[in-house]
Amino acid sequence: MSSSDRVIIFDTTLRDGEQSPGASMTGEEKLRIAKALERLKVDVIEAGFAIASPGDFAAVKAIADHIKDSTVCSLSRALDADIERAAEALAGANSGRIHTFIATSPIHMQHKLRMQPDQVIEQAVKAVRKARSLCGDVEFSCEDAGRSEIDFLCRIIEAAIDAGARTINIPDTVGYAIPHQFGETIAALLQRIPNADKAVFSVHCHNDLGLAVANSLAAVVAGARQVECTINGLGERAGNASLEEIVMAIKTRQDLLQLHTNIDTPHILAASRLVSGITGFPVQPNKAIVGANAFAHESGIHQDGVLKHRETYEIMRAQDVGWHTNKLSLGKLSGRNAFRSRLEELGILLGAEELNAAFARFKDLADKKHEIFDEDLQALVTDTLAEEAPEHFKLLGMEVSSRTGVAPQARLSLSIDGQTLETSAEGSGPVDATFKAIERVVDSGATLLLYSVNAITQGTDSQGEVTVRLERGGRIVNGNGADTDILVASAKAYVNALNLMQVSAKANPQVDGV
Ligand SMILES: CC(=O)SCCNC(=O)CCNC(=O)[C@H](O)C(C)(C)COP(=O)(O)OP(=O)(O)OC[C@H]1O[C@@H](n2cnc3c(N)ncnc32)[C@H](O)[C@@H]1OP(=O)(O)O
Ligand SMILES: CC(C)C(=O)C(=O)O
Repeated sequence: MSSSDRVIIFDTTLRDGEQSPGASMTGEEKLRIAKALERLKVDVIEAGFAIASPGDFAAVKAIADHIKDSTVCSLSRALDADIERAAEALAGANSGRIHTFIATSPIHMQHKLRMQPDQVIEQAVKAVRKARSLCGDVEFSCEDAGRSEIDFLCRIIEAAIDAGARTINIPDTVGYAIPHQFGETIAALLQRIPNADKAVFSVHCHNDLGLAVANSLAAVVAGARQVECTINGLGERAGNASLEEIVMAIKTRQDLLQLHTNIDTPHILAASRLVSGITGFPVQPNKAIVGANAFAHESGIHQDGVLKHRETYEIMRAQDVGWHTNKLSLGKLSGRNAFRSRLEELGILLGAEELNAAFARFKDLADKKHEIFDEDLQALVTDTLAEEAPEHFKLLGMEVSSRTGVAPQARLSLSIDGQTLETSAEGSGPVDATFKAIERVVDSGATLLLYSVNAITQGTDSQGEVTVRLERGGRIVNGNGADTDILVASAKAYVNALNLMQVSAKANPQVDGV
């Protein structure tokens, strides 16, 4: 593809993104984000508005001094003082750009600037010339272009290009445009302005009607070749067009648009998380590309489709934007195929009847619980198997001594396949001593993953219910035991887990070869 098919990505997270109420960043945080943007291969980083404050000046300067692979830009009004401050901050940049702007809509010129249209053109030309005298790369923006008159836009843009602007930005400052109309405006400007070919046309869309990305894409289709956008769509009021959505739309619909960007898309998620962490603006779960649910499938019919052929319900690969993988979330809307597939990933292979029984339990549980985790599945299957668990190991009796300053000791009497055995051990606590005593004769090779105690009735004479989760060779079982003596409940739970491990091993020998 030729360079005319490339869309320049101009990121303004550090300038317009910071205009999100509550999203202000320190200089050090801005530099960290700038480095993430450079890694993402963003073409232009708008680092701030140098004249806004000493802190913003320092941030633009630090970014200009450190970033080598992206162009670093500072915003400035169409005023000499702003432009000089921007140039000063950008002095150390490998590649710097001054971005100067003035409003062009009747409402802004009359009520905000209190200037006549001809005065605005004059000031724009003066500003662009001034900027060009200090920097080879100058961008000019017609603020509120979305509500400006097209004849006036043509006049001011032609004059700005003649004065030396090499990028002309058409902002929809208040998010007023509608895609087809905005695309027609861009096409008309490109066609009517005689020197349009001397500049790259850019757009900068706000999201007040939720149309920032759609308007940006319509502009690109009409011939714009720079898009101004922000990570996570941050920005003044409802935000700006989101970088990740623009980039992935261009990449995913390359078949239709025949365009590309330079963005290294697998770094997108990391950049999104960094910006969210620094600004404290969480990413909504259903946000395209970077939301937690962007590659998660909840319903059985979709999960079945994705398992059979991923592209039935996915237009992008999760890995292409930085996710480790896509996700099939198990819940009440899941079907048997997704359930079986997840069990198989956990190394649990069930026959048809066992699968049906476990699936029925799963649906019951899913009615009560939003998301079912792997541990829930392990426990469900264990429950299914528990109904048929013969007692290889049985607790016959036990005695535990515990005295201050002396290591606790447990003595147990166990039956193993009908044979009675005595065992004892010391431990760091009475429960530890109990489990060590059992292992001294059983030697299961299992690892204890979880030990939890719950009171199932009230008061000091309550029944304690203990859960012991053991793992061996990828197989996980949950053993349960109840007693008014918590140590007896613990020993029963451990012995129960060992029995379940035996049943589970017989049902699925391929997991650990037992
Ligand atoms: C569409 C956008 O997002 S534009 C970027 C918006 N971002 C910001 O404003 C953040 C940084 N801003 C600031 O720190 C301050 O507003 C400053 C330093 C730029 C200016 O502060 P102040 O000098 O105190 O002016 P204040 O903000 O109150 O008013 C803006 C002035 O700039 C003028 N102005 C606005 N845009 C422009 C422009 N593009 N070119 C020249 N003058 C402009 C206004 O008419 C107003 O002038 P007035 O004081 O003569 O009435
Ligand atoms: C300064 C310009 C580009 C802007 O931020 C806007 O118009 O929204």
